[in-house]
Amino acid sequence: MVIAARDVTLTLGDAAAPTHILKGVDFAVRRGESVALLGPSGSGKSSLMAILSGLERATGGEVRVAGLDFAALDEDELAKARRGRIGIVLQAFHLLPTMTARENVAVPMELAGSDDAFARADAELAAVGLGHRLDHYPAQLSGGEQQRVAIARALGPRPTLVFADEPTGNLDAATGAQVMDLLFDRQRATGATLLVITHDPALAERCDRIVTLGDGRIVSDSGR
Ligand SMILES: Nc1ncnc2c1ncn2[C@@H]1O[C@H](COP(=O)(O)OP(=O)(O)OP(=O)(O)O)[C@@H](O)[C@H]1O
Repeated sequence: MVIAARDVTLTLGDAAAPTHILKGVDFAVRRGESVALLGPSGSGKSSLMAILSGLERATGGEVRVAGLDFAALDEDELAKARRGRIGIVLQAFHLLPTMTARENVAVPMELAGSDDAFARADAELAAVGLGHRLDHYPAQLSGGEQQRVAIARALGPRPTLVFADEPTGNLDAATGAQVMDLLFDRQRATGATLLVITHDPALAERCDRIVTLGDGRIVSDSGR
């Protein structure tokens, strides 16, 4: 299993007024699987993704991702472990505005220790159909193009896992569908495992498995 989460809880706020956001989530994902995470607004999807991607710590339970026990790692070790193993694609793209497309893709690979990061960035951008936009800045790219750069950036270091939080949320339907075609293509080509938060049932249907959260718990799982 590339993700093995057991009885994961997340409680925020002070002891007098705690907010129970995740209430005991058991969740396992096989290597190479694509999983859609559905659920109403506020059900805990983004919180679960933050925990599984190592950006936030669970309050309780066990989280093992890509063979690592997150609870056993300190902040520095966790940050280092994430690099290269976990790629993230967000709704709002989050490219660095002062860097070109090539630099946005190359820099994370350099940080992950690659010595040919720029050549690899060019290949990644070509793979998402942006070989002719290498030196463009984010402001010079359309929303769909920016998200394709974000996909190249996330997949470039060949992560074991890719997390995508509403990756088509800022795109029109046709552009969103093209972006998802690319994300699935690149996921399959690289053998990555994909977890995608979405409100779009059509997108969810394209995944191997659909998991639905409700009020901090898994309420259905097509893989069970
Ligand atoms: N730092 C925080 N402090 C207190 N409550 C929080 C905090 N972060 C999130 N929450 C609450 O946790 C719940 C789950 O939030 P989360 O963002 O995980 O939901 P979601 O399912 O991703 O929602 P959406 O689809 O709207 O993005 C919400 O009720 C939210 O208000």
